[in-house]
Amino acid sequence: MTRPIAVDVSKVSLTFDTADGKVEALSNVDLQIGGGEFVSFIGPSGCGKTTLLRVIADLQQPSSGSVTVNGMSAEQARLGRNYGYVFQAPALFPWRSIEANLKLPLELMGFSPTEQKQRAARYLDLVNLTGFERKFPWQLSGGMQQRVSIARALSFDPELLLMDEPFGALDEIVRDHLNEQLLQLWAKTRKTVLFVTHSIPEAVFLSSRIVVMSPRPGRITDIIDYNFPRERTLEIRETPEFMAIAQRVRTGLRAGHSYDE
Ligand SMILES: Nc1ncnc2c1ncn2[C@@H]1O[C@H](COP(=O)(O)OP(=O)(O)OP(=O)(O)O)[C@@H](O)[C@H]1O
Repeated sequence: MTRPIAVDVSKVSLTFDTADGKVEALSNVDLQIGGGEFVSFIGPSGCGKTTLLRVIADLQQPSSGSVTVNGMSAEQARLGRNYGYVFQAPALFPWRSIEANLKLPLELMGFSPTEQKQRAARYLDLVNLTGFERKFPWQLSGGMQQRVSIARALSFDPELLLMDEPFGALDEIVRDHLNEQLLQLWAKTRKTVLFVTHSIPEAVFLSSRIVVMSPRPGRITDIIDYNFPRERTLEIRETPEFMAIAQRVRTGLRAGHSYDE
């Protein structure tokens, strides 16, 4: 496969200096992600998944090692608006309408009012929320709010979509539905997606590759590459191929786990 490398993480380690001493969050992480891949990160709580995403997005400096994104430094990539970030909480401003929330990054980036309006309409349509422009966040369900924040992250057309447990706070039925919608979005937009989750089925369903991490200091213990069709439905979870990958993830997680908490 000759996909260009979108993200190249080379020998990244990160130690935080805290009042209680040093916390080694990442140890010698090496990872290459191809353009258009959907990569999930799974590992026990506190193993450094968020920290790794933040290092890739230039929100955190590694203690050693380097990151390049589309051939640029992470800082250049950030300044060039290569990242769209979606967090566990939708982080919408309650006093702004859905449309005004969506336009916020576009305003800050200096898009013209016409362009802001067009983009807001286009990306709301992409997440099936046309008609909700004038509503306020509290008038939408949690799943719908999260779709708004995905639309907002995509609205300036970043190369990379970084998602940190975006569906972790939602119930399973809504989560299933959003997983299907996210896959359709991925198929349509061809973005490179980096997705943090605690859920094995979610990781297996969504990804083209799964990165399994060990407890702190976060190291990569397994990388599982597989090739489900880009457009798939939840029924795929019943197939032997799906179950075999889920089992491999579970084994990887168990191998790195000490069960002392
Ligand atoms: N700014 C910081 N200062 C000090 N320690 C930090 C900081 N950010 C993270 N840590 C520590 O680094 C470790 C990794 O944290 P991180 O949030 O990356 O883990 P995670 O795998 O995303 O966890 P979770 O699954 O619970 O969200 C944790 O022990 C955390 O307490």
